[in-house]
Amino acid sequence: MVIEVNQLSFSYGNHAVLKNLSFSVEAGKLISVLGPNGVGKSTLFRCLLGLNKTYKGTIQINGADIKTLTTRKMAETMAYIPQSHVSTFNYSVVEMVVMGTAHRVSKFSTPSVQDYEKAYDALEQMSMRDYAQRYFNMLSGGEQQMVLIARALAQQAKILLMDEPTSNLDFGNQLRVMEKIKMLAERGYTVIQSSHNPQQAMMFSDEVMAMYAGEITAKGAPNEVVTKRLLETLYQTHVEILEVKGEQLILPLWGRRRV
Ligand SMILES: Nc1ncnc2c1ncn2[C@@H]1O[C@H](COP(=O)(O)OP(=O)(O)OP(=O)(O)O)[C@@H](O)[C@H]1O
Repeated sequence: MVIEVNQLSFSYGNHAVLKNLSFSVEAGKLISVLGPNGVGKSTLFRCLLGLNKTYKGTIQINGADIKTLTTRKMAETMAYIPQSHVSTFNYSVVEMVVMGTAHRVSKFSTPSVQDYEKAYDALEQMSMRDYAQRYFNMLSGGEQQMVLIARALAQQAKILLMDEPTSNLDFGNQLRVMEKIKMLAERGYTVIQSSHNPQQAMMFSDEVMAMYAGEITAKGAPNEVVTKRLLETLYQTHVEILEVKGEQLILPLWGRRRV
């Protein structure tokens, strides 16, 4: 197992958010974490990244307790991809991506030729090589998301934590970005993404982990976890799940369609 979480609890003051979570993640899998707003997905990610330090329980990455790992070792192991990023300076795409290698660059040196090679290679993997000299701030949301993933790849960590990677994207870009993310898992990256899109989670993930009321209510194969009952509990809305062309499709019911 790449990640082993045991009895993880975390509170903000006396607000208990994560309650005794235990789960493990295998290498090369794409896991989607589903759960309503405010359930604690980002809080869990912050614990995994070692940013929320006052948790109870243990988090092990590749067999090592993360509390024993240096910041540099953490950066070599795990990369975080935010939902979106506003760059204060007008960086080019390749400059943005080379920043992913920063933990390897000493304080007083500039990125090396090898760092740029890693950045170009990461852009290539995301089919964004041709955008290298463009300004990051002038790209569309979908293009920016591809660049942010490339930056994480340049970091050369094998575990990728993604915070709702498709939330700001149009329908087509959502699918294109998810296809790329799935490809990364097939190439051996371990990807954990939070998602508010159960349909997408069902279609692309190897596993789905559902959080509700601070706990893990289900974890496993998408078709087994994403049930009518689970969706109605998580999102307090009525749905039907239909089978079309061998795929499970979630049909939300509202108004007159709710019987
Ligand atoms: N820094 C903080 N201080 C106090 N409470 C916080 C802090 N950050 C988050 N919370 C609270 O912790 C709970 C979990 O928040 P979190 O952001 O982890 O949820 P989430 O599942 O990621 O939500 P969303 O799906 O809306 O992004 C919420 O009730 C939130 O208000």
